[in-house]
This record gives sequence, structure tokens and C-alpha cells, in this order.
Amino acid sequence: MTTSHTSDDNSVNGTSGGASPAAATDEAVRAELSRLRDSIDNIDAAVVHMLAERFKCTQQVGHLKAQHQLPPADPTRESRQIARLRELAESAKLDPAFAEKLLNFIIAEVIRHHEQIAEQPLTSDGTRPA
Ligand SMILES: O=C(O)C(=O)C[C@]1(C(=O)O)C=C[C@@H](O)C=C1
Repeated sequence: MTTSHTSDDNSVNGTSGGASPAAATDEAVRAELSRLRDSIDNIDAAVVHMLAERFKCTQQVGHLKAQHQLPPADPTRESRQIARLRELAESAKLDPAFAEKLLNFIIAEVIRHHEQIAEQPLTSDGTRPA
């Protein structure tokens, strides 16, 4: 959406009296921006909640791996995840390179957590503190 303003148009800063066509356009732009930002905020909240759930799962994986002396990283699994995510991204019209970078970023953090868990000393019952 584009808006053309003349050089003496000061409706953007709210001093035009509010009745000019430009002021009405400005209001429509502000309303559209606000509607889109509300959706962005909802999507960001969903992303945070989904990531929190993912990290709850990977924390359990970290404990399982530490308990059974399995290495924190599994490059074979990662390759499959990346190939799958790139395909999903393509069909969703999302840049596959971006999807891959994002997954690698998340996995790097998970591996860091796995390493921290493995470094924690075992408690008397043979488990590690959550
Ligand atoms: O599936 C595993 O083995 C995990 O530890 C989880 C996970 C992931 O975050 O998806 C993290 C590290 C591994 O290299 C592969 C995958």
C-alpha cells in the first residue's frame, strides 16, 4: 500500500485537523499496520511456545543420552532433519537456506544443553538434576 503526500501535507503528525483525504489514508494505513502487527505478535507468541515445547523434549533427550553415554550430537539425524525441513520450506514458499540456518541455530543450542547435562554429576539415585 502506498500513500502520496504533498510537501505541505502534515497529516502524518496529526496536525491536519483530521478531515483531509490524506488524514483518512493515514488512519487506514495505521489500522492496517496495527492489524498486521497484532498477527505478528500472535505468531511470535506461537513460535516461543513451540520452541519451549521443543526444548522440553530435547531436555529429556539430553538426560537419556547422558544416562546411556550417547554423544550429544547425532550428525546423521541432523542431515535427515535438514533435508526434511528444506523440503517443507520449499512447499511452504519459505527460503530453504533460511530454514536450514534456523534449524542449525536451534540444534547448536540443544547440543550445548546436552553437553551441560552430561557434565552434571550423578545424584545418589543415578540420575542428574533437572
Ligand atoms: O535427536 C537427537 O538425538 C537430539 O539430540 C535432538 C537434536 C535436535 O535438536 O533435533 C539435537 C542434537 C542432535 O545432533 C540431533 C537432533
